[in-house]
Amino acid sequence: MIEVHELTKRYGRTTAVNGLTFTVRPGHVTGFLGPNGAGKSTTLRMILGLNAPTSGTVTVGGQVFRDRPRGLRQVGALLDAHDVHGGRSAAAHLSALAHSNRIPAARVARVLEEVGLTAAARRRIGGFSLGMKQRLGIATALLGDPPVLLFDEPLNGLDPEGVLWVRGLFQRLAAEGRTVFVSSHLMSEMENTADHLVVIGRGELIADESLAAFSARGNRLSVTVRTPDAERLAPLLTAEGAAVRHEDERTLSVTGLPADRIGELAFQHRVLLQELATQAASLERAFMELTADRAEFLAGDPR
Ligand SMILES: Nc1ncnc2c1ncn2[C@@H]1O[C@H](COP(=O)(O)OP(=O)(O)OP(=O)(O)O)[C@@H](O)[C@H]1O
Repeated sequence: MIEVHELTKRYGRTTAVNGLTFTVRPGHVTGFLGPNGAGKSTTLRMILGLNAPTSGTVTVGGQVFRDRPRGLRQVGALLDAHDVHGGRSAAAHLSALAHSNRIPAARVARVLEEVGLTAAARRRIGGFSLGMKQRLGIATALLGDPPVLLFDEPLNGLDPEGVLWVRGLFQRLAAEGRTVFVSSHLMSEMENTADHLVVIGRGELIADESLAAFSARGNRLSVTVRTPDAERLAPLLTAEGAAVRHEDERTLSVTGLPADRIGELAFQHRVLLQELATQAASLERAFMELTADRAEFLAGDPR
């Protein structure tokens, strides 16, 4: 478990993190979301003991990480995929880390295989693409087989196949009972990756809830409903408080009611549904709306 309590970090007059309190639990993939400059990297660095908080505390498994020996066995982290010695091979890089962390050498081949870099094990890291460096960073995080894993923007630079692979890997790690904490500034990236979200803006907590609860927030999600009985269904939905727009004679765009309630109503009134889909883009919208006034750097912002 990662426990962040009243955590604050100031750099001169900039408050990067402001009184953050949240808990990241094992057995879940928790997304750490916020616009650029929200304070995600600063928070991750404090969790790892790389930055000292101005005030507040952060513990991993009940202890301050800095005070623990054998770091990679307790917490595996990918903070910056470029932060590796380009002159070394992937295998040499991992072997050195295994040695200094007293991790069995056999883990090196194991994690290289896990991330699909076996064939590139002897190549210089300097020649790696960003996607390959991300894979190496993930291998590094996995090296000590730790119960807690932190990843800062791990999907950057990965191709679609790589993104799918990472999602599967994170879900498996969580299913094994580990704590998986993954940052991103894009809601769309977290949609199919995380099942719980911690959302911050300008260093402050905005939401700490399940992905489902987050997406149901604000009733602003729009649900597309296709039915040959649109004329009959529309007033039923309106009577429940929904706003209904007719896209065409068979398609309704519904806001203010979740898809499962729309399905129930249709079922009760024997209305045939041919499509019932929550618009993925509306999750992104919920995120934008929640974080809009807390975005550090907005497009066109004169600062
Ligand atoms: N070493 C530092 N010195 C001064 N200011 C800093 C330092 N590190 C971060 N900041 C400031 O703290 C704020 C939070 O930055 P941080 O990198 O933690 O945000 P982030 O959410 O990770 O953003 P991004 O998505 O862009 O990576 C920003 O205003 C940033 O400029």
